[in-house]
Amino acid sequence: MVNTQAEEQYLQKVYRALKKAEGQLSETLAKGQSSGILALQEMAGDVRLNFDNFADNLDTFAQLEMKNREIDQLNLKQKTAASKLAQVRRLLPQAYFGKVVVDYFDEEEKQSFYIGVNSFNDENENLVYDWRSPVAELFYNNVLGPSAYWANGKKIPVAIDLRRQFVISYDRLKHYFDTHIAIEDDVLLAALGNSASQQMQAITATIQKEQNVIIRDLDHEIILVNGVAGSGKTSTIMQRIAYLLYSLRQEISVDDVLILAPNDKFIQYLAHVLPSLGEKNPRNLTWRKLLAWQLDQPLESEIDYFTRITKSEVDKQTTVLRSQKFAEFVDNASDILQNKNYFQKITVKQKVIIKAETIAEMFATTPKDATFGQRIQSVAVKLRSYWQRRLLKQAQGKAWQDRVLALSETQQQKYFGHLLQDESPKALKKYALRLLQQKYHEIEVAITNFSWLQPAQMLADLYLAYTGERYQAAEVLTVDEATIALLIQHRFIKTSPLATMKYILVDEVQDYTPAQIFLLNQLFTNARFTLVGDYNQAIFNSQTDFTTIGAIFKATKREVIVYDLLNSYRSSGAITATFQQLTAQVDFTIVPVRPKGKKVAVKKLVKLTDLARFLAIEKSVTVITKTQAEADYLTQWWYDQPIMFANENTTKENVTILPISLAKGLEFDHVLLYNASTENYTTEQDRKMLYTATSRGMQELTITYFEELTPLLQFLA
Ligand SMILES: Nc1ncnc2c1ncn2[C@@H]1O[C@H](COP(=O)(O)OP(=O)(O)OP(=O)(O)O)[C@@H](O)[C@H]1O
Repeated sequence: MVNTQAEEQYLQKVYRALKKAEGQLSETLAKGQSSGILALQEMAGDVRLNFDNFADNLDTFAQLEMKNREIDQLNLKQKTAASKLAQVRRLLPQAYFGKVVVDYFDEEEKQSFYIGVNSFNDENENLVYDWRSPVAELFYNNVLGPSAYWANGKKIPVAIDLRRQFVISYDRLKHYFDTHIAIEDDVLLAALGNSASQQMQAITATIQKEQNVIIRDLDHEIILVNGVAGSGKTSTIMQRIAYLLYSLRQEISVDDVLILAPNDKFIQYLAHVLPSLGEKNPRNLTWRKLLAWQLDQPLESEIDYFTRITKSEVDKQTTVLRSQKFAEFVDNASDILQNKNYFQKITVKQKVIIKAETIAEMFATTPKDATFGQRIQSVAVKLRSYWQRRLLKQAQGKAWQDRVLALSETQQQKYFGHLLQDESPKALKKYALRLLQQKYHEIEVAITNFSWLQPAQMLADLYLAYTGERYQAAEVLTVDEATIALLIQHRFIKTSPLATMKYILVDEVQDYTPAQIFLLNQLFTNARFTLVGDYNQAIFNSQTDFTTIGAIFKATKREVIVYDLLNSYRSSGAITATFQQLTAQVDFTIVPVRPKGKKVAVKKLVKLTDLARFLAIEKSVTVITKTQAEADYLTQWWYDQPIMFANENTTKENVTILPISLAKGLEFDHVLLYNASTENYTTEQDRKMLYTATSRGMQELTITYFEELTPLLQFLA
């Protein structure tokens, strides 16, 4: 009781302080806005714009400058107030979720730290500590007794006397409990009990110990997380980004971080997490988009790529392009490329401006003992100065100088930004040069972009050298071709500007090919990686196992740490037990965190109308199919069906139909697996598909089949 009263009082104190701060900050903002408008009005009215003479000019500029500075300061004040107000508003619904009482082994009283999604100070007291602050680590470590944490590079030994969790709604303390009293984590279970939403939610209040280690790991360059379905891999990387942006705020900004996500739908799914934690979203790309952006070329569409990677067979050429061996071969192909001619002419409007032979001659004059990449860079320099010389020569000639003199006033403004002021031969030469530079701007761009090279030909030659077979280029560059094309570009033509990125976070890493992992390692030499995935979910024909992923990084002397996550948070115990049985490893146990829940239902369908009857009584269900074609067929069928819904609020929109490839990474309350029949699921790859599909379900899982249930799910029969 004493505890409860003290906690109630503390909450009231913090809540009052938050409300007060909200009021004050809102007022500051409103005032700031009106004084901002006032300052602008003054600037327009009071500052007399007098440009009559030199002295007046100076005076007017000085006044404008002063006003500008005032406005800048006001803006800064406004920005700070707005960001503080956002922090306060984030805390109002739940001021904090945790508390640790820490003994510093000194004479002083033990200290209590309340942990929330932000920090909050009232005058000189820290009422709430940010979940990312050093001391908050003690809360997540979830131990009582002797412990330690790191702050400012120093290890601080402490003892933890108490670890408390709270359920708070605004000024109401609904519930709290201490870890050493409750074995079960009520707060976690309550959080997990929530229904699936369209967007991923932050897990700040209930981050678990094994996840916290990954979130806060600043020591390792390459972090590889092998986590079972629903173990919080995606949640962990989102929390980790928020943690990095906070802890390393002096060293990195959001522009130094890149997330590589599996598909566009998934990017939408993540979009809300970081803003809800008060952080901006970093650049978020799919692998395909990264390639298209870096190569500045159109690539096969996302749908085409997914269609290709879900096929059961992979052609020989693609297999080579995806292999680590071929990527290594390309990386070391300097000598092969040296002996060939990859130059092409530079043209403008189909007129040849620089001949391929001219470029080849320049290449021939570069040092033979330099690498291919160095020689190409040297050609680029030569080309630029050759082009400058050519323009200069033309500018000296009468023809271009006459053109300058013939320009109308509007054209003079357009090309030079002012009218011709001097018509001396020297000035005319300068004007002519500027005119030429603008007229032939495309040439400069072509030189800078290395458009005088033929990387596609390099790819074809390297393939031939590696396999002894001719290369068959696809009509539109495929993702697999583009991966090698970017490797060639980065290695021999131009270093990617991405090389400056500091943190790369890759989700669903098991779906990357060895060549893609190889390129990731080459592209981001200065970056630290967090790669998360689950080999049991490697359902595509593009995939790499974790040992190979680790080895690719280790081969370049990068230190790799592997974390395993075995606790599964998403699905009910019954669903978790189902996908546990679908893992390839026998000695491997997935730990369900949620209670058992509803039994997994298995239903035989004779006709599709049986399915219609079942869907008509369900409030909301996500139907997962094996292929896109099956999903398309079923969607068409569903919308053509006359259905009598059991509940008048239910509509056809309550049923979502998705192929496994797109359901990946997402979660749904009730999953219905369509057509788990023997004819549909037999192979090892199919087993992974079943694992992936079933693990999307949170509360309910219904498995349907025609004729005979696949042997892979016989354990449910
Ligand atoms: N510590 C946690 N507290 C509360 N919820 C959690 C926690 N960890 C994970 N979850 C929840 O579990 C679900 C699965 O998390 P997440 O999608 O991050 O897992 P995953 O390992 O990426 O899954 P998968 O590989 O199966 O797609 C989400 O609903 C997430 O909010």
